[in-house]
Amino acid sequence: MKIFDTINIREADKVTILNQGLTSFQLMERAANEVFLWIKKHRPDKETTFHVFCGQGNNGGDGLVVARLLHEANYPVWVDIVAQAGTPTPDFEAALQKVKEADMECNLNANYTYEKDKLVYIDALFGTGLSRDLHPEVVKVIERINACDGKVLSIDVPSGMFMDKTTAVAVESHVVLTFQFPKLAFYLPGNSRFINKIAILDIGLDKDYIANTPTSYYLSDCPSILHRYRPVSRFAHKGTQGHALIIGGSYGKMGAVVLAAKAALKSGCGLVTAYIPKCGYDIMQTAFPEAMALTEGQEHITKIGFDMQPKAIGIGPGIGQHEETQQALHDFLKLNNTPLVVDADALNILSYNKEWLPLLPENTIMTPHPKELERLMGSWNNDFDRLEKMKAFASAHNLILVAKDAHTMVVHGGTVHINTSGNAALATGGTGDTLTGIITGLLAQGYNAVDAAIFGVHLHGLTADVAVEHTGMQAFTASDVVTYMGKAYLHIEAELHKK
Ligand SMILES: NC(=O)C1=CN([C@@H]2O[C@H](COP(=O)(O)OP(=O)(O)OC[C@H]3O[C@@H](n4cnc5c(N)ncnc54)[C@H](OP(=O)(O)O)[C@@H]3O)[C@@H](O)[C@H]2O)[C@@H](O)CC1
Ligand SMILES: [K+]
Repeated sequence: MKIFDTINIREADKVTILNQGLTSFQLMERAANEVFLWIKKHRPDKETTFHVFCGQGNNGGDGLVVARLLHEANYPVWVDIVAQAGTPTPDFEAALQKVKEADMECNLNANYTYEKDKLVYIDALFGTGLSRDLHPEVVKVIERINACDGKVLSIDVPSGMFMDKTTAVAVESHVVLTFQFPKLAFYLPGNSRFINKIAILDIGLDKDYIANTPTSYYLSDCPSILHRYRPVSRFAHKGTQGHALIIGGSYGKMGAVVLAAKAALKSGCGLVTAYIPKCGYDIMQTAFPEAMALTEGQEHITKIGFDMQPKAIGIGPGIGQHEETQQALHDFLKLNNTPLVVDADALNILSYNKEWLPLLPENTIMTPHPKELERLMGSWNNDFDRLEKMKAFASAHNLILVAKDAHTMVVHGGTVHINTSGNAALATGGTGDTLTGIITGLLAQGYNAVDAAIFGVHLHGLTADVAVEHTGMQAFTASDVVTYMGKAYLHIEAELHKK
């Protein structure tokens, strides 16, 4: 799914108004009606009290239309228009006129009573038009909303959130009901406290404009990753499903390579070989009898050489940073042309030896967590700067960066794919190793590198989504990624058959 910036969203509005013969106020009413329908579906009882906070731009106009529709549907509604939140736009004025005609009063400044759990704040102060810091009076209103004990629904964006720069104060929203497109700012780590759930409402913007307008940002949700999925052929056998090689492990860190190897096999590849130091031989053969094991070095890897031809290689889990291992990595990179995934200490070794980066085959996939990312490409000033730096780094080295975070981002060339699957249960040791295994396993099956990264990240997150119902958040471990891979695939199959 495409993510558009504010300029493209405005353009989509204009094209829609022109092509569908609408007025801009009709489009506002259409958008607000979608919000109303969402609310009616989720709050069908008429005992909920809605307190709507409106600015005076078009976001405030949306708020007024929603307030009127709720009032007409016999919900108790209170409306506050905040004078310091924008200058009245014509569509805001039109919405206000209709509110008055419906005999609704605004800014009553009165106390209302409501039952526990029956208060919903609707946040319509600012939308995508916020362009400068908030007036202190608006900050006060936002603080009041954030301190309330009701649920908060934000129309289009949590008010106060900038679309293109760092946000200091904004509404902490329970659900953002956003129009047509997900917004980039929603998925940035620094904005996580303002966002809980996001519902994307289709307001019928021009389909051709959306399809034909390029963007650098995409959301990888379940429907949009399906075209990257390659179901297993009826004629598959272990020879056709690909052979993955996982290189890693050192004394005390064998679990990482066991997890990666298991995840690679569970991702669907036919064969997995683990290349490990001798101290890990018994561990690997016992913990994971399905894998073949090649050993070298006693407690860490000192040389990397093999006379097999894997379809893909994952290197790094548990490998450590011993000097001999560093040299082994360098010598291996000089000779290797096989599609590659680089993770963990192999990434750290590369960070200390950036002159080795040109040795990586084109479209090598790197899977850094935030600290590893910083070591690789240097620090960043804010989330937007981080995005630019990631795009520049991936382009400069012809790499695919999988920047792990709550919303993992897959960056290649100037394009960023933001993942939506997964949850906080994944914040536990070893899950990164399983991601390396999954992506390597997909590469071995013949997925191209971009698909392997995007689909692999999604599948990895999905294991946690399907598992937590059974494991709970706290008890989920990296082994559960492996255990629930089958359920995650079944979920994807079910989505595929829905189409
Ligand atoms: N296709 C869609 O998605 C549709 C979108 N729609 C809705 O339109 C919303 C965008 O509306 P919008 O452009 O009027 O901007 P909004 O966010 O209401 O801000 C209001 C104005 O305030 C001003 N201003 C800026 N910063 C300020 C500040 N700190 N303190 C004070 N004032 C400040 C600034 O005007 P300025 O003063 O700069 O001229 C700004 O324009 C969008 O989020 C969605 O809800 C639907 O109606 C239809 C379909
Ligand atoms: K808003």
